[in-house]
Amino acid sequence: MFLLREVKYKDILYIKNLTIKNQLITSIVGQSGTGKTTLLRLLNKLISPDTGDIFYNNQPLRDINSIDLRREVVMLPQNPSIFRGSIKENLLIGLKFSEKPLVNDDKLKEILELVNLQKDLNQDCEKLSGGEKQRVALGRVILMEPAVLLLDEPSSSLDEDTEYLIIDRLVNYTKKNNKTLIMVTHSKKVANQFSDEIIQLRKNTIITGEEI
Ligand SMILES: Nc1ncnc2c1ncn2[C@@H]1O[C@H](COP(=O)(O)OP(=O)(O)OP(=O)(O)O)[C@@H](O)[C@H]1O
Repeated sequence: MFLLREVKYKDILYIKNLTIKNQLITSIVGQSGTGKTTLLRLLNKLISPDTGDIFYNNQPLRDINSIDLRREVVMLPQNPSIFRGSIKENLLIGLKFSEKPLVNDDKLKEILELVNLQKDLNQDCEKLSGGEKQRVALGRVILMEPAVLLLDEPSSSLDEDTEYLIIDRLVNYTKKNNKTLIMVTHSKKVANQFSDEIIQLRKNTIITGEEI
């Protein structure tokens, strides 16, 4: 799916050789500042490497139109934007921006259930807690049904029980729908329990393996 060869980005990341496989759950772990977010941004073509190549399904990213790529590969940033308006509007906005067909309320309620948010679709987002907003934003990207989900600390504002519940549902959703999930997590426990592959970043080096 993704192949990185001799990728260098400033003095932040140097990746000699890395493969991220299709339809698996891959976690990216490492201390603060080791370049986890930078790696996601490279995969989403929000930034480009100074040297080296990144391939997506055997095609160099530099030859893929950014908009086309982001229809298939959707990134949820660490602090996603929540817009003024209802939960429903905030869920639908990703589909609107990417010019995909909108969905009915039943589908939206299904998504709220998936992210474990027991709220009315018409509720105003401004009054939601940080963790609730994070789940609305997660619902928004799942609704877009991308082939690849890039999630930057999707459960950082959640308590441990909710974190496990959400990640478990996300993993099931990913497997059931033959998607690929690549997520940054601060939790080695989450990474070990839920991932098929773990990418451990360290300053200036990269190690891949299944156990940390
Ligand atoms: N565009 C940029 N220009 C220069 N330095 C940058 C840029 N983007 C990030 N950095 C720096 O690169 C390093 C890696 O940042 P990054 O956000 O990728 O780390 P991270 O592993 O995701 O950290 P955290 O766990 O704290 O979120 C940091 O030292 C950051 O300050």
